[in-house]
Amino acid sequence: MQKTLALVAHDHKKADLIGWAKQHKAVLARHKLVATGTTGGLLSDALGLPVHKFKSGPLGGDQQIGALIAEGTLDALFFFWDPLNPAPHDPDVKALLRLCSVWNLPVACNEATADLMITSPLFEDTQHARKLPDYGK
Ligand SMILES: O=C(CO)COP(=O)(O)O
Repeated sequence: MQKTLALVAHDHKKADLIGWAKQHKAVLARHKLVATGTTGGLLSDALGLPVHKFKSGPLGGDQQIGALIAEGTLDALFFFWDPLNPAPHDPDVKALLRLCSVWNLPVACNEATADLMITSPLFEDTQHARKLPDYGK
């Protein structure tokens, strides 16, 4: 079953994400890819795959991806965020990561975790559905 996957990287992490995505292109190619603006442009160039581009992170792209999570239309997030440099939109970054926990969404924040997540037998197991929290609404 095709999933919708979001890929996002801060500037100092973009090269890592592109390298990682090239390594896992065969899996990524089976799914719908979305990304924040600059990351998405780099990814589609590097992979030769269609990537839906939202706004750049500082202009609201993280929030657009957060909206997908709240609406229940995102299946996983690969977010190589930068722990060493301040971002002007840090509240948006925190909000995006918070929603991953609110909605029990698989999120990989570094390459080691991204490797484990995308190679997990559960990743493309059609019998496996993540547990969706019930907030009674
Ligand atoms: O800032 C980002 C995520 O917080 C990423 O945005 P860009 O992909 O547009 O650089």
